[in-house]
Parts: sequence; structure tokens; C-alpha cells
Amino acid sequence: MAESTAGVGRRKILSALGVGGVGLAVGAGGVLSAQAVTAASQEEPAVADTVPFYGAHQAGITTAVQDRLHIAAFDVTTDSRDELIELLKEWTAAIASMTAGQEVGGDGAATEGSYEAPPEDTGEALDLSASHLTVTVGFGRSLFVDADGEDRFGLKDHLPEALNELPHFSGDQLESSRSDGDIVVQACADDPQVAVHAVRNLVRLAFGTARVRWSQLGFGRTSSTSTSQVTPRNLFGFKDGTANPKSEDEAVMDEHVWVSGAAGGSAWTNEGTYMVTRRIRMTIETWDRSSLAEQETVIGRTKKTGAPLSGGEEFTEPNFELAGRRGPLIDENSHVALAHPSRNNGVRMLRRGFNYTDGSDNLGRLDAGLFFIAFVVDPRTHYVPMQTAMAKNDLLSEYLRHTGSGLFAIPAGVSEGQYVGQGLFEAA
Ligand SMILES: C=CC1=C(C)c2cc3[nH]c(cc4nc(cc5[nH]c(cc1n2)c(C)c5CCC(=O)O)C(CCC(=O)O)=C4C)c(C)c3C=C
Ligand SMILES: [Fe+2]
Repeated sequence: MAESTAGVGRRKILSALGVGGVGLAVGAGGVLSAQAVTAASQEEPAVADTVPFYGAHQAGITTAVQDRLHIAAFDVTTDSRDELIELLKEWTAAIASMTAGQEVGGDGAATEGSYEAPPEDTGEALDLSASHLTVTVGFGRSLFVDADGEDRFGLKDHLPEALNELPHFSGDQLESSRSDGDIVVQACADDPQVAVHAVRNLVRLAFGTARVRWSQLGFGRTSSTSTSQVTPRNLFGFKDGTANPKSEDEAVMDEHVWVSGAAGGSAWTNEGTYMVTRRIRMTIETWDRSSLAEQETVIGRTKKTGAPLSGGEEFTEPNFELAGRRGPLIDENSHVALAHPSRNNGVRMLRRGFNYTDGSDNLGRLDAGLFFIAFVVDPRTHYVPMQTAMAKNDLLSEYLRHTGSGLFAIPAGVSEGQYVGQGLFEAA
């Protein structure tokens, strides 16, 4: 694992200025004072706004969800297994640096490299803090076998059964240019420029080995993954993430998120998880013309507080039996009724999605929605049945269009000296 040897790390400067991640104080003309830089060089890197990269699990799953997303899926263009492994090594080193608030490569963006060569780091995050950057890497089915089922990199015997193609769901309008991919990279941060910088630098390192198949920016989280976070709102204006399992509940994470006990060819997936991605366009204009009563019936919760329509506060358990004058207070085909564990064999999923907007279409309608991300122990039990039921019966479906889809196996975390996915390549 290459440690960043860049002179003064991005975080050191900020820390020396007493800046916790926002509002960099610079002198007139935007120049750091010599005093500040000297103090910075004596500082230890601050950790307040960094999320540890090394660990049993990859960061960006149960770590507190940040405000911004840049996610990219790659197609591997080389046939060489060695080049693929080399890329994963280079990515691991770059991710370790960037998540620590430091520049990519020993020479960084503009300080110590050759004047005649392109800088190793693209530079747009130079004056920014680490912003809780996490980068999570996963592998799609197509990394293991091609469309004819042929082995690509000697990994076929290690293709987990859970990494099957997702079935077609009723109403799907998937675009292949927004779906699938050999490798996924999810960068999350509290500053959008930090997330974009991370993906951009990984794309740059991949030149000649892998190319971007699709990517997506997300600008606002639509879930909470920690009890310390308030519930955010989605673009329909509803609180989203209320019933999400929280990472403090380790028993739930162990049962519903983390893979354990996998044997044989799939043993490398232990301590990892599966990531489902769905780009879900929301028909904002139609929704905005529907009544509040219709909106609350569709979701099954109140818009203002997020409480279930059966009563109580935001975190009160819904009572699906409670009847009103015209039937159950929570419609049996409302979104929360169909998504509730009681209707899904008790399964839970860790949602970690983001609002997105990609401008407007040629009719002037917003191309906006939810970039749904969920981490599950097994998509066959924890995603496919729920999505199947929703596609058929969910009152919310009328307002949604699924335009992109992906399923990726997320390997375990790494310790210093290892590279992401090493367990898979060493086993195969
Ligand atoms: C198949 C999984 C799910 C998809 C796809 C999905 C899309 C989606 N959801 C909302 C808005 C809300 N979802 C809420 C709860 C909720 N949703 C899912 C699953 C999917 N959602 C689950 C498992 C749950 C929790 C159910 C429970 O345990 O009670 C809510 C209510 C608040 C909350 O608990 O988060 C809202 C609001 C949208 C807009 C959307 C697609 C664009
Ligand atoms: Fe939902």
C-alpha cells in the first residue's frame, strides 16, 4: 500500500488554519500566509473529517451516509489479468490517499512532480478537506464471465450464485448505457467536488485498462444510516430513511447486510455485501399535481412528520391492521406497506440512495429522481422479491420509471499492504 508522500497534505493546511472542513480562511488574494503553511507542515494530519479506509468492511456502506455521491461503473478493456490486478493496486493506493485528505501519487497535483509531465493528481481538491470521503469498490457479474458465459480473468469458479442478473421487473424501462458494468466505484463525500475528484482520478488511472460505462451524480442523501443523523427528504418531499436499519444495530447488519459463512468459490465474499443500484426517475410534474391526500396514501406516511398513517410519531411502528371508515388507515398497496419486513419474510435492506437531477428533457420536464442504492446480504432474498411485488402493486410505481440498474458484489475491506479485491484474485 503506497502511503501518500505529498508534502503538506490537504488536511494539514486546513487543520493548521483551524478549519473543520468549511470556510477556508485565506488572506486577501486567496494566498495562505507563510505562518499558516509553516504551522501546517508541523501538524499531524487531522482526522476529524476523514473516514478510515482500512478495516474489515469497506467504508461507504455502514459508515454515516454523506451528502453527495459520484458513482461510476467501468467496463474492463484489457484482457490481461495482471493489468487488472495492477489497476486495483493503483486504485487502492489512490483511494487510501484521497480518503485521508491527501493527493494522489507521490508527486501530487502541482508541487513535486516533473514540470514536463502531467501532474499525478488532477488538483481540484487541493484546498478542500477530506469531507468524509469514502470510496467503495464492487464487482459485477460481467467481470467474471462474458455474455456467452466464458471465463474472462480466471474468476469464473468464484462467481457467487447471488451475483446473478437481476430479472426484468414489470414496468422496467432500463437503458443499457445506464446499467450493469464490470466494476463499480461509489464515491461519497460532504463536498461534491471531493467526490467528483475521487472518481475523476480513478478514471484517469484506469486509462487503457478500463473505461467508464455510466456514472451518476447525486446531490442529497435520501436515507440515514446512523441514529445520529436526521431523516432527509426525497424529491417527492417525504422523509426518506425513517425505517432504514441503523449501523449501530450490529445484529441487524450481521443478519441483513454482511455476508458470512460463504464457502468454496464464494468464500471471498465474506465480510462483504451486495450493492443494488437503480436509477429511478420520478415524474415530478405529475406528483406535484396530485393532492396531499393522494401523496400520503401512496406513501403510507404523513408528509410533514413522516409518521405512519396509523398514527404516532415518525419512528412509531406502522399498524397495518388499524381500520378507518373506508378500510385500513395504511393502504395495503402503499409503498411502506409493501416494503415493510412483515410483507417480505422479515428481510431488511440498508438503503443509501441519493436525490439526483440531470437537467430537463425535451418537454421541459425535470429528469430527476432517486438514485437508489441498497446493500444486502443476498439480493435473491433481500431485493428481488420486494422489487417484484412493488413493480406489480406499489401505488408509488405510477410515479416512477426505472431507467438504470446494477448489481455488484462488494468485497471485504482491506488492511494496509493489501489491495481491494485481493481475496478474490488470490483465491482464483
Ligand atoms: C425495492 C426496494 C425499494 C425501492 C426501489 C424504493 C424506492 C423508493 N422509495 C421511496 C420513498 C420511500 N421509501 C420508504 C420506505 C422504504 N422503501 C423501501 C424499499 C424501496 N424503496 C424500504 C425497505 C422501506 C422501509 C420500509 C419499512 O421498513 O417500513 C419511505 C418511508 C420512510 C422510510 O422508512 O424510509 C419513503 C418516503 C421513493 C421515492 C422511491 C423511488 C423513487
Ligand atoms: Fe422506498
